[in-house]
Amino acid sequence: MDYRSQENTRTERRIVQALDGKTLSPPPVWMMRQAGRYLAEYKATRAEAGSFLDLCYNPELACEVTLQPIRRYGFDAAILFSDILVVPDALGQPVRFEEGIGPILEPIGLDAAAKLDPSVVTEKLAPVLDAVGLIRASLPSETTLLGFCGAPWTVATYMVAGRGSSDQAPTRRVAFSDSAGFDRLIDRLVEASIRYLVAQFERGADAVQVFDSWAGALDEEGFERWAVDPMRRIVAGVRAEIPGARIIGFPKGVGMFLERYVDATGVNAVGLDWSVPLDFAKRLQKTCAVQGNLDPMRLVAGGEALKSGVRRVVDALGSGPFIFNLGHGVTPDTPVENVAEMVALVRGETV
Ligand SMILES: Cc1c2[nH]c(c1CCC(=O)O)Cc1[nH]c(c(CCC(=O)O)c1C)Cc1[nH]c(c(CCC(=O)O)c1C)Cc1[nH]c(c(C)c1CCC(=O)O)C2
Repeated sequence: MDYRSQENTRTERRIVQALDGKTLSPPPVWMMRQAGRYLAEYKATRAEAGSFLDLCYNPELACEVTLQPIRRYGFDAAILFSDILVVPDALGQPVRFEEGIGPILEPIGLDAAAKLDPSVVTEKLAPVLDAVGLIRASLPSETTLLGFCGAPWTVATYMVAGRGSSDQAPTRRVAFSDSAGFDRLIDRLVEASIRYLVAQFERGADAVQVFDSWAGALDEEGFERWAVDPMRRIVAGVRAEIPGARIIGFPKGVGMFLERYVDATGVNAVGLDWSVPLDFAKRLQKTCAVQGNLDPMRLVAGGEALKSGVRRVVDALGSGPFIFNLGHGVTPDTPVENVAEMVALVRGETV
């Protein structure tokens, strides 16, 4: 296939069109964490792989679990199966995932963080990049392939605290006690993210999403310094290598700061959590596409809560550039039939 015909196939992908600012009816749809424990076939492959990281670093099995939700539901996008914490793992801060707890790392100090070498990530993450190539080769041509990484602030919260936290107090304390030292950690993660995302584009990703799941823990100044500015540098750095690279930002829980985020970073689309009022979301559509924002618990509950929730989001946002998604990841207790119903409702099909 020559470059031009490949370009034509790509631009037909519906999520790519939405990222380019087009209004589509019905809107394209995918779900964060769409490959995961709510699917029996995921649990089977996961058991075969061994640990969660063994699955992430096995290109064939990572490809298999990426495709599982596409086979079942025909989502408009597949998202690479991996985790945001493979980056610290690659940088030399080993990560393990403990059942019922989540990720565990040996907390890193800011002196050690300043010595991290971001140039090792693409080599260390070769199996993940191999998975990107395998997935692209196996996907239907109309399906968009999304790569991703964690935003520097969110990845730093796990590196500094050594595990998840609900308010990020340990990392906020460190960031405000030694802001210059914390900047150096963020700088290393900006560089690692640029290299890693560029490599994902080179292996066939159509677009990438940057997850800033804990951005809502920052105050206005902190948000500007450790969320907005790093993201602006990532967008510019990736586009310097991949001109026109399409990028989705997902700063969760930041409310009114979303406006500043989209203006300053130049993202093609912004992900919205379910707390974002839809009238406010419509205003953002003047600057970029929006993605979201059904409460995942409406999907768990099903019935009228699901129907009215989908209708409300599609009615409000469907008249501008829009990608239907949840406001955060799908949870393991989600009934599979509710996901089928959600997709049908978004597509205006009767169930
Ligand atoms: C903060 C964060 C992490 N990982 C991620 C984020 C940002 C998005 C968000 O806020 O949810 C991102 C992520 N994690 C995973 C993906 C795969 C792609 C997808 O389907 O969206 C993506 C995009 C797989 C995963 N990542 C994880 C699982 C579950 C592990 C398992 O199968 O045992 C999956 C499918 C583990 C994980 N990984 C992480 C935590 C806190 C946990 C434990 C919590 C949990 O178990 O759900 C870190």
